[in-house]
Amino acid sequence: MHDNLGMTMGMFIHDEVPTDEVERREKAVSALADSVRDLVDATIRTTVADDELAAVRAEVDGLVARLRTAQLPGPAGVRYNSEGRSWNWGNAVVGRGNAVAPPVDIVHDGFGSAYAEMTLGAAYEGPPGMVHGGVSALMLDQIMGETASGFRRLTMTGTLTLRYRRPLPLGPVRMEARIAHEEGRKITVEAQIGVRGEDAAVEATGLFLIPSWAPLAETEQGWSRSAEG
Ligand SMILES: CCCCCCCCCC(=O)SCCNC(=O)CCNC(=O)[C@H](O)C(C)(C)COP(=O)(O)OP(=O)(O)OC[C@H]1O[C@@H](n2cnc3c(N)ncnc32)[C@H](O)[C@@H]1OP(=O)(O)O
Repeated sequence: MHDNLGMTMGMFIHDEVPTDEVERREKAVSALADSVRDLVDATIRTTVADDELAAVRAEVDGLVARLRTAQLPGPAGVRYNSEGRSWNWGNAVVGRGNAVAPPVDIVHDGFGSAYAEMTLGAAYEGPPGMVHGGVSALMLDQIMGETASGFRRLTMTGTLTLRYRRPLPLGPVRMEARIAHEEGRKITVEAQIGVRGEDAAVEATGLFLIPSWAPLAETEQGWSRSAEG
């Protein structure tokens, strides 16, 4: 097996957990991540006294120690069961268990087209009161990658070109992506992110590649997922 293939396909882990159990666990993990996200926002914005900060820190350290008593050996990866349910709770954008992720719910309205609406708060600040340019790129890369892949094939970002047209204020945002062109292993996706109903703040064009070492055809059911919508 090609090294890259081993590494990448290795992230798709067959985990024969029944779907109802995945869903129960997902709810529990999401609820904790929501609270941790709230903790991040509260940490950024708190003005409590230093001794209170130290006391809160001690409690947080205690909670971390409890979670560390049972851990995966590495990152969460993408898991799937033979019922076709997949879950990627660690993903930086859509990961339900990742407090660093907003998280984003991407809606696939047919193959080759997707949109998402989410709120980017204080944790995503770049210029004062504005979304960090790298965060916009991160959000766009995810929706564009998912659009290129449609959960039917493995695609990787080859080149991502961004045009920052106007600052994007923190708060509710919308992004959209669609496949513009496809030729062989190359898929061109266009996307944008901005305040809903206003002109785009950032426009993106990306070239996504089905890697030479990946199967060209639709991947075996398991790590793939049917396009939603
Ligand atoms: C499944 C669930 C969906 C999940 C969505 C997740 C969204 C997140 C998306 C990501 O963040 S992916 C992570 C960031 N990207 C990477 O880590 C990719 C790292 N690069 C690679 O693995 C390889 O370089 C790559 C797969 C992109 C290309 O390797 P290949 O061996 O397939 O390319 P090859 O050398 O065969 O070149 C094929 C063609 O593509 C062109 N090409 C290769 N790399 C390119 C590139 N980077 N940009 C533009 N064009 C590129 C190359 O010139 C050539 O053009 P021609 O056919 O016209 O000669």
